[in-house]
Amino acid sequence: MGYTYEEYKVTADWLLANTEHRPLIAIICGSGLGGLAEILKDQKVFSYSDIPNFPQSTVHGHAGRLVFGTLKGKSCVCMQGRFHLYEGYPIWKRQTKSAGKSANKLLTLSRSVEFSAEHLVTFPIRIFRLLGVETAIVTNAAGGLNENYKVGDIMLIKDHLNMPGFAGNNPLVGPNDERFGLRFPCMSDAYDRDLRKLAKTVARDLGYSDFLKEGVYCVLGGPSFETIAECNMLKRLGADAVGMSTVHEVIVARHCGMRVFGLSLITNKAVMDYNSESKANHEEVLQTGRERASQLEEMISRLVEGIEPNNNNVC
Ligand SMILES: O=P(O)(O)O[C@H]1O[C@H](CO)[C@@H](O)[C@H]1O
Ligand SMILES: Nc1nc2[nH]cnc2c(=O)[nH]1
Repeated sequence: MGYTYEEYKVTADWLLANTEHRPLIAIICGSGLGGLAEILKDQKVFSYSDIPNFPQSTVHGHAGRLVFGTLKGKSCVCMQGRFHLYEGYPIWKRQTKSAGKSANKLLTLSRSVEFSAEHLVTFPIRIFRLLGVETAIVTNAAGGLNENYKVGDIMLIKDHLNMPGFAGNNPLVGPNDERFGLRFPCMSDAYDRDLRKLAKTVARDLGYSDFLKEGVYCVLGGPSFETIAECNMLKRLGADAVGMSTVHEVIVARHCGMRVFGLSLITNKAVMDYNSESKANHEEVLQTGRERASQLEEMISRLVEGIEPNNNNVC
């Protein structure tokens, strides 16, 4: 990773000095799902552009605000806008001497979008860890590959396929800082089984079982949507849904000992058939998010209500 522990601390300490909230749960909102942040009470809101070193959101449907507040009495922080590889943010970067030495220099650079390549896709996750966050709830909009999935289904993520990772693009590339986590973190338990079980109970109680699924999320680099051949290949490889985010955040969150719960809103059906007239598009993605917003808000609220403190187990 490109930043030193001390540089991450500059941002975390700035946030701790500017809010009284001490969140234990972080919620990352996917495309068009930023409304989730609105359910937090006693809000303290920061625009990303006002937070030292924070990357800037560039994608429609990602507002670029960090919202602190309480949900069902629990202190939370919510990212209204995440960062994607295709925005030009690196997933890892070589640690240069200057990056390692001068937090002040970084602070200056971060004020300009020209230096966006200085930021990492997963930068906020380690900030959350330094704020004391124990559990990450990661949401995304995804294309459904599984033929049983319908638009509007909510898929609990039980596992992932890290396609950029196969080519060496893993957010943990570079020197490992043991203060964050192990050199070789385990990923076979990335998506917490107890939280998935809780989510299934919550969904059943809310009457959502008809549109609740559980499956494997596959990340690609984007920004182009998949070809028909790519969709068919991903399905054969065992993916149920495809998107351009989440996995890097999950890897970094697990590395630093957070418990992770992930869900995908199936916003569109991946095009698998050469006779189909369907075309994936971002407007449909955002529209499906708007249509499922209230159910997602209800589900996340109940889930947060049921979350017990983390025992910080990493293998
Ligand atoms: O993964 P999130 O941020 O929800 O967004 C998804 O939706 C966008 C495409 O419409 C891509 O950014 C894809 O990753
Ligand atoms: N890669 C990818 N990302 C998405 N995000 C929402 N839908 C899709 C999709 O079909 N493909």
